[in-house]
Amino acid sequence: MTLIELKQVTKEYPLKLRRGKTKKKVAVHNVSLAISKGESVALVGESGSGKSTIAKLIMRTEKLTSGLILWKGQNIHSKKVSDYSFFKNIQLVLQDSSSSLHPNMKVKEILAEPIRNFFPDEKNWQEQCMKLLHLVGLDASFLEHYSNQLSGGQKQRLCIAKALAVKPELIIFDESIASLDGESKKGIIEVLKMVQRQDGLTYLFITHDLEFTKELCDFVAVMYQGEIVEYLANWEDEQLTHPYTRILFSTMNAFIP
Ligand SMILES: Nc1ncnc2c1ncn2[C@@H]1O[C@H](COP(=O)(O)OP(=O)(O)OP(=O)(O)O)[C@@H](O)[C@H]1O
Repeated sequence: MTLIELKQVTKEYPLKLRRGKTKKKVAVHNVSLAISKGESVALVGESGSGKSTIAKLIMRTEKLTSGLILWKGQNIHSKKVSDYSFFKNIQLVLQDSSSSLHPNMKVKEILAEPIRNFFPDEKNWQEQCMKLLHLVGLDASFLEHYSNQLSGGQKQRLCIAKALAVKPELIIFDESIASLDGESKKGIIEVLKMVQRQDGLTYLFITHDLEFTKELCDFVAVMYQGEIVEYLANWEDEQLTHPYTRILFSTMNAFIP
């Protein structure tokens, strides 16, 4: 079943020039992409190629210039899709986790918030918080910590736990795994794989890190100058057709076993 589908999506930003003139910056051009339930898709590409803009368009923080984004066939930019059902279905984990965590909230309050919002009948929310923390490799003692007492990597894991707390169908990770250190990254990859097997979750990873992409993703979409120039369903480098993809994959040694 197709969960989310981008159909000929284009995003232009107006750029102000001198003397009141404006110019259009095309951040994303004519992008089509379909992700089915249970898949893991990576969106890779050089800086400025339009990856985060795709995430913003899916998360409705930016408006489309043209095209359509469908969630199970329904236009997600339509006013008919409430914020509640939208965020119940799709969660975003950003690279800069500290900006999305309230510094004066305790970890248990941060995790309880989505549980209370989306599962108001849940009586054992404290137990749920502990389970989520455990899942992302943090022990129960962290429940009483304030978020500003956590390290960058711990905050990142807390943000992943917060997204998992909602039990969404799709999680978008915008450079949020690549920034973890080696051991944390391995641990989180295992957790995400396990949750995906259990709950049939779907992931979209926006990343520069092809090594972990290889570990976790079924498909790789390569962006270059606002367009998807390559869509790979396996890791055979003979299949690479676009010159940029060949450079990207060779410099990152993605095919070294
Ligand atoms: N609000 C904006 N106004 C004007 N241009 C923008 C705006 N946001 C993004 N852009 C431009 O759109 C293009 C795509 O940006 P985007 O952030 O999507 O790239 P990216 O692939 O995610 O890059 P990175 O990997 O560095 O995060 C860039 O050229 C960027 O400068």
